[in-house]
Amino acid sequence: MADNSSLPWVEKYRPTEIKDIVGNEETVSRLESISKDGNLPNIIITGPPGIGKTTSILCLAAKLLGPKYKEGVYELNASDDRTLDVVRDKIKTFAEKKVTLPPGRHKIIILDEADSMTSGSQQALRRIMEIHSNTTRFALACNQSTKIIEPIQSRCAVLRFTRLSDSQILKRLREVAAFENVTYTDDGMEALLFAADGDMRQALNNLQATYSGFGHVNQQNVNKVVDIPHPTVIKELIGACCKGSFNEAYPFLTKLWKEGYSSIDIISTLFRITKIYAMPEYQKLEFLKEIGFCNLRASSGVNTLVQLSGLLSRLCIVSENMKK
Ligand SMILES: Nc1ncnc2c1ncn2[C@@H]1O[C@H](COP(=O)(O)OP(=O)(O)OP(=O)(O)O)[C@@H](O)[C@H]1O
Repeated sequence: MADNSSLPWVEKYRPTEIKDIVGNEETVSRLESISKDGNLPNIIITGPPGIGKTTSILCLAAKLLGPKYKEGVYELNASDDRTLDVVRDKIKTFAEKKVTLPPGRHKIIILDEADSMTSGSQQALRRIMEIHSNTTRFALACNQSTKIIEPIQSRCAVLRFTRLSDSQILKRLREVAAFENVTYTDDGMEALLFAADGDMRQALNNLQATYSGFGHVNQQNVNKVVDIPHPTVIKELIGACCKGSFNEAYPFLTKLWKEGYSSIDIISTLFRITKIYAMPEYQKLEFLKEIGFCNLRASSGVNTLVQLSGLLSRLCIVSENMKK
C-alpha cells in the first residue's frame, strides 16, 4: 500500500467513491444514478469552494471508467495553462485520441475552475464538445455557472452544490480526528466550524494546521491558526453595542483593525455572529440592516476605520432607542 502519511489530510481523506461524499444528497444521488446507468451527459458542477465538486467528478469518472481511468480521463487544473492554444491543442488531441473503452462509455475531460477560462478558450471548448460528442464528455467544475458561456451551459446538465452544514462537517472532522489520534475540545471543533463556514477543505486544513502547530485542538489554538477576526472579540463588541456603549465597543474594533483585518473581514464576521447572537428580534433586525449598509459601502470602496466606527455608533443608537 502507498505511504500516504505525509499527504495533506484533504488529499489523504478525499473520498474515492461517490457514496462517501458528504452532503448535497440530491445532487450526489444524481451522480450515483449516472454512474450506474453509464449515460454521462456533459456536466457542469457549480457551487462555492471546498465542498466536493472536483471530488465528485473524480469519483464519477473512476466509477465509469474503472481500470481504463488513466487512459480515458484527461484532467486540466486551473493551475495548468488553459489558454486558447492549449484548449485547441491538448484538449483537441485528447478528444481525437482513440481509446478502447467498455461499451457505452466515453472519454472524460475534466476542467477545474472552468469559470476562470477566457471566453475565447470557452468558445474553442464548445466546438470540441460539439465535434466529439460521440466519444468524449466534459465535466466542468466552477464556482459561478454564470461565468460559463451560454452555449456551453446549454449543452450541459448543470448540477448545483451548496455549502455543507456544520453537522455534516463536524461528523467528518471527528472521523478524521479519530484516524489521526487528534485530541480536541468541543469549543475547538466549534471554532473550526465557524471559520470554515461550510467549506470542508478549509475545515480539514485548519484541523491539520492546528494539530501540527499545537498538538491539541481547542478554541484558543484554532483561533491562532485561522485568519478571521477573533469571534470572541466580535462577540464582546456586539455585547457592548447591545448595551449602547460606544466607549466599550470601540477598543474591540481598534484591536481588530490594528491586527490588520480588513473592513470586509470585520463586517462579515460581525454579520455571522449577529445572526446567532441572543438579542431581541427587533434589535437583531436593525443590527443586520446597519451591517448590510456598511457592507455595501465597504464593498464599493469606502472601507475606513471611520466607516466602521460609524457602524458601531449606529448599533449603539439602535440599542439606546430600544431602552426608551
Ligand atoms: N462533500 C465532501 N465530502 C467529503 N470530503 C470533502 C467534501 N468536500 C470537500 N471535501 C474535502 O475537501 C477537499 C477539496 O474538495 P474539492 O476539491 O472536491 O472541492 P471543490 O468543491 O472542487 O473546491 P474548488 O471549487 O475550490 O475547486 C477534498 O479533497 C476532500 O478532502
